[in-house]
Amino acid sequence: MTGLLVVTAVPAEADAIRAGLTDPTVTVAPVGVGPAVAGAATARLLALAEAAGKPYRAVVSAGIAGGFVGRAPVGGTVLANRSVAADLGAESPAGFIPLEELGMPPELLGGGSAVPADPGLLAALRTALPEATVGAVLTVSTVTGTAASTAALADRHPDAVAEAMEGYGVAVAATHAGLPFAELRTVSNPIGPRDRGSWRMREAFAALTAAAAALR
Ligand SMILES: O=C(O)c1cccc(C(=O)CC[C@H]2O[C@@H](n3cnc4c(=O)[nH]cnc43)[C@H](O)[C@@H]2O)c1
Repeated sequence: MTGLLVVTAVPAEADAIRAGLTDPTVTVAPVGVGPAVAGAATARLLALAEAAGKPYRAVVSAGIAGGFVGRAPVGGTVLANRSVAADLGAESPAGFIPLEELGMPPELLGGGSAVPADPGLLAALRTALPEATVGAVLTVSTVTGTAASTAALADRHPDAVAEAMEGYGVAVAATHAGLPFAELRTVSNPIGPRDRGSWRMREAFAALTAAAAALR
Protein backbone atom coordinates (compact mmCIF):
# COMPACT_ATOMS: atom_id res chain seq x y z
CA MET A 1 0.00 0.00 0.00
CA THR A 2 1.36 3.42 -0.98
CA GLY A 3 0.26 6.69 0.59
CA LEU A 4 -2.16 9.42 -0.25
CA LEU A 5 -2.68 10.55 -3.87
CA VAL A 6 -3.23 14.31 -4.21
CA VAL A 7 -4.39 15.42 -7.64
CA THR A 8 -4.38 19.00 -8.90
CA ALA A 9 -5.48 20.47 -12.20
CA VAL A 10 -2.26 22.26 -13.19
CA PRO A 11 1.46 21.89 -12.41
CA ALA A 12 1.60 25.24 -10.55
CA GLU A 13 -0.89 23.91 -7.99
CA ALA A 14 1.08 20.67 -7.66
CA ASP A 15 4.31 22.64 -7.09
CA ALA A 16 2.64 24.81 -4.43
CA ILE A 17 1.49 21.70 -2.57
CA ARG A 18 4.83 19.89 -2.86
CA ALA A 19 6.53 22.97 -1.36
CA GLY A 20 4.59 22.51 1.89
CA LEU A 21 4.40 18.72 2.20
CA THR A 22 5.86 17.12 5.31
CA ASP A 23 4.91 13.50 4.52
CA PRO A 24 7.24 11.86 1.96
CA THR A 25 4.69 9.10 1.20
CA VAL A 26 2.28 11.59 -0.39
CA THR A 27 2.19 11.63 -4.22
CA VAL A 28 1.11 14.85 -5.97
CA ALA A 29 0.08 14.70 -9.63
CA PRO A 30 -1.36 17.35 -11.97
CA VAL A 31 -4.14 15.64 -13.95
CA GLY A 32 -5.70 18.42 -16.03
CA VAL A 33 -8.49 20.99 -15.95
CA GLY A 34 -12.16 19.99 -15.80
CA PRO A 35 -14.04 17.02 -14.36
CA ALA A 36 -13.70 14.69 -17.36
CA VAL A 37 -9.93 14.82 -17.86
CA ALA A 38 -9.25 14.96 -14.11
CA GLY A 39 -11.53 12.00 -13.45
CA ALA A 40 -10.12 9.90 -16.28
CA ALA A 41 -6.49 10.65 -15.44
CA THR A 42 -7.06 9.95 -11.74
CA ALA A 43 -8.77 6.66 -12.53
CA ARG A 44 -5.76 5.65 -14.64
CA LEU A 45 -3.28 6.53 -11.86
CA LEU A 46 -5.33 4.52 -9.36
CA ALA A 47 -5.62 1.51 -11.70
CA LEU A 48 -1.89 1.51 -12.52
CA ALA A 49 -0.96 1.67 -8.82
CA GLU A 50 -3.36 -1.15 -8.05
CA ALA A 51 -2.02 -3.28 -10.91
CA ALA A 52 1.51 -2.75 -9.62
CA GLY A 53 0.45 -4.04 -6.20
CA LYS A 54 0.91 -0.61 -4.61
CA PRO A 55 -2.60 0.83 -4.33
CA TYR A 56 -3.08 4.32 -2.95
CA ARG A 57 -4.97 4.49 0.34
CA ALA A 58 -6.97 7.70 -0.32
CA VAL A 59 -7.40 10.48 -2.89
CA VAL A 60 -7.58 14.26 -2.39
CA SER A 61 -8.59 16.71 -5.12
CA ALA A 62 -6.72 19.94 -4.36
CA GLY A 63 -6.14 23.31 -5.95
CA ILE A 64 -7.47 26.82 -6.26
CA ALA A 65 -11.15 27.76 -6.43
CA GLY A 66 -13.62 30.59 -6.63
CA GLY A 67 -15.26 31.45 -3.31
CA PHE A 68 -18.89 32.51 -2.81
CA VAL A 69 -18.79 36.04 -1.42
CA GLY A 70 -19.63 36.07 2.29
CA ARG A 71 -19.05 32.32 2.52
CA ALA A 72 -15.34 31.80 1.71
CA PRO A 73 -12.83 34.68 1.55
CA VAL A 74 -10.10 35.09 -1.07
CA GLY A 75 -6.89 33.61 0.35
CA GLY A 76 -8.85 31.30 2.64
CA THR A 77 -8.90 27.51 2.71
CA VAL A 78 -11.95 25.38 2.04
CA LEU A 79 -12.71 21.73 2.76
CA ALA A 80 -15.59 20.06 0.94
CA ASN A 81 -18.08 18.08 2.94
CA ARG A 82 -19.38 17.02 -0.48
CA SER A 83 -18.29 17.60 -4.05
CA VAL A 84 -21.25 18.47 -6.23
CA ALA A 85 -21.62 18.25 -10.02
CA ALA A 86 -23.46 21.56 -10.14
CA ASP A 87 -24.18 21.60 -13.88
CA LEU A 88 -25.11 17.91 -14.30
CA GLY A 89 -28.82 17.93 -15.15
CA ALA A 90 -31.15 19.82 -17.43
CA GLU A 91 -32.20 23.44 -17.90
CA SER A 92 -35.90 24.27 -18.06
CA PRO A 93 -37.88 27.52 -18.22
CA ALA A 94 -38.61 26.92 -14.52
CA GLY A 95 -34.94 26.56 -13.68
CA PHE A 96 -32.24 23.92 -13.37
CA ILE A 97 -33.29 20.28 -12.86
CA PRO A 98 -30.65 18.10 -11.16
CA LEU A 99 -29.82 14.64 -12.48
CA GLU A 100 -31.72 12.89 -9.69
CA GLU A 101 -34.98 14.58 -10.72
CA LEU A 102 -34.89 13.64 -14.41
CA GLY A 103 -36.63 10.31 -13.89
CA MET A 104 -33.72 8.14 -15.00
CA PRO A 105 -33.22 4.64 -13.58
CA PRO A 106 -31.13 4.99 -10.39
CA GLU A 107 -28.61 2.39 -11.61
CA LEU A 108 -27.63 4.80 -14.41
CA LEU A 109 -26.82 7.62 -12.03
CA GLY A 110 -23.75 6.14 -10.32
CA GLY A 111 -23.50 7.75 -6.91
CA GLY A 112 -25.64 10.69 -8.08
CA SER A 113 -24.55 14.27 -8.60
CA ALA A 114 -22.85 14.71 -5.22
CA VAL A 115 -20.11 12.66 -3.56
CA PRO A 116 -19.72 13.10 0.20
CA ALA A 117 -16.21 13.44 1.60
CA ASP A 118 -14.96 10.43 3.50
CA PRO A 119 -15.85 11.20 7.14
CA GLY A 120 -12.50 10.03 8.58
CA LEU A 121 -10.41 11.87 6.00
CA LEU A 122 -12.47 15.05 6.37
CA ALA A 123 -12.22 14.89 10.17
CA ALA A 124 -8.42 14.55 9.97
CA LEU A 125 -8.16 17.51 7.56
CA ARG A 126 -10.47 19.64 9.73
CA THR A 127 -8.31 18.94 12.78
CA ALA A 128 -5.15 19.88 10.88
CA LEU A 129 -6.79 22.96 9.29
CA PRO A 130 -9.04 24.44 11.99
CA GLU A 131 -9.36 27.75 10.11
CA ALA A 132 -10.75 26.12 6.98
CA THR A 133 -14.31 26.83 5.87
CA VAL A 134 -16.27 23.60 5.48
CA GLY A 135 -19.16 23.26 3.02
CA ALA A 136 -20.16 21.94 -0.37
CA VAL A 137 -17.69 22.60 -3.18
CA LEU A 138 -19.33 22.77 -6.59
CA THR A 139 -17.74 21.28 -9.69
CA VAL A 140 -18.55 23.29 -12.82
CA SER A 141 -17.42 22.92 -16.43
CA THR A 142 -17.65 26.67 -17.01
CA VAL A 143 -16.18 29.23 -14.57
CA THR A 144 -19.15 31.25 -13.32
CA GLY A 145 -18.87 34.78 -14.71
CA THR A 146 -22.12 36.73 -14.46
CA ALA A 147 -24.14 38.13 -11.56
CA ALA A 148 -27.21 36.17 -12.66
CA SER A 149 -25.52 32.78 -12.79
CA THR A 150 -23.72 33.48 -9.49
CA ALA A 151 -27.03 34.27 -7.78
CA ALA A 152 -28.72 31.21 -9.30
CA LEU A 153 -25.92 28.92 -8.15
CA ALA A 154 -25.79 30.43 -4.67
CA ASP A 155 -29.59 30.08 -4.32
CA ARG A 156 -29.61 26.52 -5.57
CA HIS A 157 -26.74 25.55 -3.24
CA PRO A 158 -27.10 27.47 0.02
CA ASP A 159 -24.50 25.17 1.61
CA ALA A 160 -21.89 25.76 -1.13
CA VAL A 161 -18.79 27.72 -0.21
CA ALA A 162 -16.73 27.46 -3.40
CA GLU A 163 -16.64 26.28 -7.00
CA ALA A 164 -13.86 24.60 -8.96
CA MET A 165 -13.67 22.32 -11.97
CA GLU A 166 -12.34 18.90 -10.95
CA GLY A 167 -13.58 17.68 -7.56
CA TYR A 168 -16.61 15.66 -8.64
CA GLY A 169 -14.70 13.91 -11.44
CA VAL A 170 -11.88 12.93 -9.10
CA ALA A 171 -14.44 11.85 -6.47
CA VAL A 172 -16.09 9.48 -8.96
CA ALA A 173 -12.69 7.96 -9.83
CA ALA A 174 -11.90 7.44 -6.13
CA THR A 175 -15.35 5.98 -5.43
CA HIS A 176 -15.01 3.50 -8.30
CA ALA A 177 -11.66 2.41 -6.86
CA GLY A 178 -13.24 2.01 -3.41
CA LEU A 179 -11.01 4.69 -1.89
CA PRO A 180 -11.72 7.50 0.59
CA PHE A 181 -11.96 10.92 -1.04
CA ALA A 182 -11.75 14.55 0.07
CA GLU A 183 -11.45 17.95 -1.66
CA LEU A 184 -9.24 20.79 -0.42
CA ARG A 185 -9.27 24.22 -2.07
CA THR A 186 -7.78 27.63 -1.50
CA VAL A 187 -9.68 30.63 -2.79
CA SER A 188 -8.09 32.61 -5.64
CA ASN A 189 -11.09 34.75 -6.61
CA PRO A 190 -14.59 35.71 -5.65
CA ILE A 191 -17.31 34.04 -7.75
CA GLY A 192 -19.08 36.77 -9.68
CA PRO A 193 -18.99 38.86 -12.85
CA ARG A 194 -15.82 37.94 -14.71
CA ASP A 195 -12.90 40.11 -13.55
CA ARG A 196 -9.51 38.45 -14.05
CA GLY A 197 -7.89 41.42 -12.26
CA SER A 198 -9.52 40.32 -9.00
CA TRP A 199 -7.86 36.89 -9.05
CA ARG A 200 -5.20 36.51 -6.33
CA MET A 201 -3.31 33.47 -7.61
CA ARG A 202 -0.15 34.12 -5.55
CA GLU A 203 -2.19 34.33 -2.33
CA ALA A 204 -4.05 31.15 -3.19
CA PHE A 205 -0.86 29.26 -4.05
CA ALA A 206 0.73 30.42 -0.76
CA ALA A 207 -2.35 29.17 1.09
CA LEU A 208 -2.04 25.82 -0.74
CA THR A 209 1.58 25.53 0.45
CA ALA A 210 0.50 26.34 4.01
CA ALA A 211 -2.33 23.78 3.88
CA ALA A 212 -0.14 21.03 2.41
CA ALA A 213 1.24 19.94 5.79
CA ALA A 214 -2.27 18.65 6.55
CA LEU A 215 -1.93 16.15 3.68
CA ARG A 216 -0.50 13.07 5.36
O1 LIG B 1 -10.72 32.54 -16.63
C1 LIG B 1 -9.61 32.61 -17.16
O2 LIG B 1 -9.31 33.47 -18.01
C2 LIG B 1 -8.52 31.71 -16.77
C3 LIG B 1 -7.30 31.81 -17.35
C4 LIG B 1 -6.28 30.95 -16.98
C5 LIG B 1 -6.50 30.00 -16.00
C6 LIG B 1 -7.75 29.93 -15.45
C7 LIG B 1 -7.93 28.92 -14.44
O3 LIG B 1 -6.96 28.27 -14.14
C8 LIG B 1 -9.25 28.69 -13.78
C9 LIG B 1 -9.70 27.29 -13.66
C10 LIG B 1 -8.87 26.43 -12.70
O4 LIG B 1 -8.80 26.97 -11.40
C11 LIG B 1 -9.86 26.47 -10.58
N1 LIG B 1 -10.71 27.66 -10.34
C12 LIG B 1 -10.24 28.78 -9.75
N2 LIG B 1 -11.21 29.67 -9.61
C13 LIG B 1 -12.32 29.14 -10.13
C14 LIG B 1 -13.66 29.63 -10.27
O5 LIG B 1 -14.04 30.74 -9.87
N3 LIG B 1 -14.55 28.80 -10.88
C15 LIG B 1 -14.18 27.56 -11.30
N4 LIG B 1 -12.93 27.06 -11.19
C16 LIG B 1 -12.01 27.85 -10.60
C17 LIG B 1 -10.47 25.32 -11.37
O6 LIG B 1 -10.54 24.16 -10.59
C18 LIG B 1 -9.56 25.13 -12.58
O7 LIG B 1 -8.63 24.12 -12.35
C19 LIG B 1 -8.76 30.76 -15.81
